[in-house]
Amino acid sequence: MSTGSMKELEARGLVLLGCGKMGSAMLEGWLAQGLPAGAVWVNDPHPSDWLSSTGVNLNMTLPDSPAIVLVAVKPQMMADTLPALAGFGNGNTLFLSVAAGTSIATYKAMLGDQTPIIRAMPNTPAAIARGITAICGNDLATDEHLDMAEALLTAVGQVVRLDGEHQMDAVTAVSGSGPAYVFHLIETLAAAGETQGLSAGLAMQLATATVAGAGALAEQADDDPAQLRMNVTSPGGTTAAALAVLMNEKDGFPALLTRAVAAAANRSKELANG
Ligand SMILES: NC(=O)C1=CN([C@@H]2O[C@H](COP(=O)(O)OP(=O)(O)OC[C@H]3O[C@@H](n4cnc5c(N)ncnc54)[C@H](OP(=O)(O)O)[C@@H]3O)[C@@H](O)[C@H]2O)C=CC1
Ligand SMILES: O=C(O)[C@@H]1CCC=N1
Repeated sequence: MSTGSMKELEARGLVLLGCGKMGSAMLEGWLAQGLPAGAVWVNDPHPSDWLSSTGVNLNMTLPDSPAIVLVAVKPQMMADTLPALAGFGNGNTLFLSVAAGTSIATYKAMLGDQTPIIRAMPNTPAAIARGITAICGNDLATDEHLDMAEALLTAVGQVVRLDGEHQMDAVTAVSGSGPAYVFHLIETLAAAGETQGLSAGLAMQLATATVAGAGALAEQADDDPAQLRMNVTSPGGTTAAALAVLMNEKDGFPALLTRAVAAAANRSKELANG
């Protein structure tokens, strides 16, 4: 994190509303990157053992003017939880939300129309600083606010700035939910290995290392994923036999994943419409 952003967070405080799977993943990353636990206030009714052990200010009186309030409760909890923090609205506290499908307009209505708001869509590899987060802000979110949010989120992985909020449903469906698709790929590849006679442990080790290695290669190689796929595929060989199934136009992977991503994007839109 840049020294300026870190200093401001340390001086004014970071409030984390909701510290479940996503809040914990990010907090774990920030603490590992050197954000002092004393600069963090967490509101969460049932803190995990891990959270209690971190030394953050847990369910305590909040600072007067935190630099950032990070909203990481479920979209369905917003109406119950946000009013308690509305006093920080219309001021110089930046509201940074990671909630899927909760629009900037919704925050504006609940916090006041002079509130700087940034929507962010992170993902859980943030816990090991390998996340990717997309951000976009309202017209009150200044360059300094965006820089501070980016500095905070860069500590847990890559950050991309969106052209506008209209891209958020698609982003949520690709990278926000995406780790779950990849974990399911690992599960199903391992299960398929078991069907071929491998032990559960060996099949899982092979599947996990293959997905991790292929992901790292895709990131580091000069070749694009299509070329990397072809590099594995010998004419008339084993990979070609598998890809004939997976790349089947009608019921193969592309059709399936297109449907899955569309379902996630549609759900994101539904959440936004209440
Ligand atoms: N998980 C993911 O991969 C991603 C999630 N997100 C977004 O992050 C947000 C959180 O999701 P996720 O972490 O998965 O969900 P979780 O349910 O794991 O986390 C939500 C947390 O909020 C707590 N909470 C409930 N009520 C309150 C309250 N009144 N005040 C403060 N905290 C409260 C919950 O406590 P309790 O469990 O005790 O009710 C829980 O610890 C969602 O909006 C989601 O859209 C975004 C990107 C990725
Ligand atoms: O499933 C969800 O709604 C959240 C948003 C993206 C990942 N998890």
